[in-house]
Amino acid sequence: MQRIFAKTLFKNKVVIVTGGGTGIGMATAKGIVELSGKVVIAGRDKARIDEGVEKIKTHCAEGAEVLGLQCNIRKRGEVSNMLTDTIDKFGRLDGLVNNGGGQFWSPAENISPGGFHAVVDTNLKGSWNCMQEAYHQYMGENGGKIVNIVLMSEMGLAGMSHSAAAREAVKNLSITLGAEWAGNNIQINCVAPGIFPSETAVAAYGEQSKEIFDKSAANVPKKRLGELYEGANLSEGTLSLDLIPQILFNLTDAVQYTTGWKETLDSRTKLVL
Ligand SMILES: CCCCCCCCC/C=C/C(=O)SCCNC(=O)CCNC(=O)[C@H](O)C(C)(C)COP(=O)(O)OP(=O)(O)OC[C@H]1O[C@@H](n2cnc3c(N)ncnc32)[C@H](O)[C@@H]1OP(=O)(O)O
Ligand SMILES: NC(=O)C1=CN([C@@H]2O[C@H](COP(=O)(O)OP(=O)(O)OC[C@H]3O[C@@H](n4cnc5c(N)ncnc54)[C@H](OP(=O)(O)O)[C@@H]3O)[C@@H](O)[C@H]2O)C=CC1
Repeated sequence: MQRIFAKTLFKNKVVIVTGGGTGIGMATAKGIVELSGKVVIAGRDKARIDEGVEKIKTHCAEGAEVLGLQCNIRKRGEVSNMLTDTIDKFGRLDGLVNNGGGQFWSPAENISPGGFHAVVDTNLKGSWNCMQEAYHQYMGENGGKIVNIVLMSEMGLAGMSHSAAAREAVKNLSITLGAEWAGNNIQINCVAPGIFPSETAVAAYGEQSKEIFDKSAANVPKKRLGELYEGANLSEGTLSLDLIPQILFNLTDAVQYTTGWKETLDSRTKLVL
């Protein structure tokens, strides 16, 4: 697939992609490596991560530098080790993609206390853990780019009350930390990928999958869902997963300045400082 970016876009850049062993994270990691970046993929299941490392190495040009780490983003100690191991190995950290996360589908009334806690802990606290550790261990001194993968849930998301609440909190956290850390040259953006029937996403919803993904296709103007293949034909309106890496290193500034964040950032940064 002919990518639309220069092959050396991420030369000498190091990016952590949580949940990078599968689905959207894997596609993002491949995009970064194909554009000459070094990538760290992390997840709870080490065997799946090791498999992911091999997939990325096989897929990309030889010499791809990929590090696979076991990390449950809900556990602060494991997140701290993920950052330490990354910096020990590569000596820097340019980007963090908080892709690791997810949820189960359930009517709100049926969600147990443990279920609500697990989903919020994963998506909100997990993203927080990774951002704060990245700040403390590298980005606070050196700057960096953070992309948080969220849901299109600003109008709520029936069946996903726990995850929608957590993701909206992540969006708000991204704005606050974007203002507080602007002075450290850290840019934070969120990407809501729309619906991608990735293998693991489909598996996550079991027999409900067909209904969930078919129904959501009906709500999409193009009447079809995004596909997780190597890049995408932008003219067909499918999200190219290239956008996530690109936002990491280029569009971010444009997004902030076009959305008037500049003024907000300045005013809030002054306030915070
Ligand atoms: C109209 C169209 C619009 C279209 C709109 C379509 C929206 C789709 C878009 C989004 C798609 C995606 O995100 S795709 C991403 C798919 N991938 C994932 O979700 C993977 C990550 N998710 C997970 O690992 C799990 O879901 C999660 C619960 C978050 C964490 O897993 P854990 O192993 O930590 O959880 P466990 O220890 O097993 O359980 C913790 C608690 O959660 C409860 N729990 C776990 N799974 C449960 C389940 N399926 N149903 C009920 N409860 C569950 C358990 O009972 C426990 O509660 P107690 O018993 O009370 O203790
Ligand atoms: N597919 C879709 O339609 C959409 C997906 N998203 C979001 O995009 C992200 C990727 O989803 P997708 O690729 O589709 O599905 P996947 O299930 O493949 O991705 C989830 C990834 O996150 C990892 N993960 C889950 N919980 C943790 C944890 N506690 N610590 C570390 N890693 C964790 C999983 O690895 P492991 O189990 O090994 O930990 C897995 O690799 C998710 O956050 C998802 O919610 C958002 C909107 C739509």
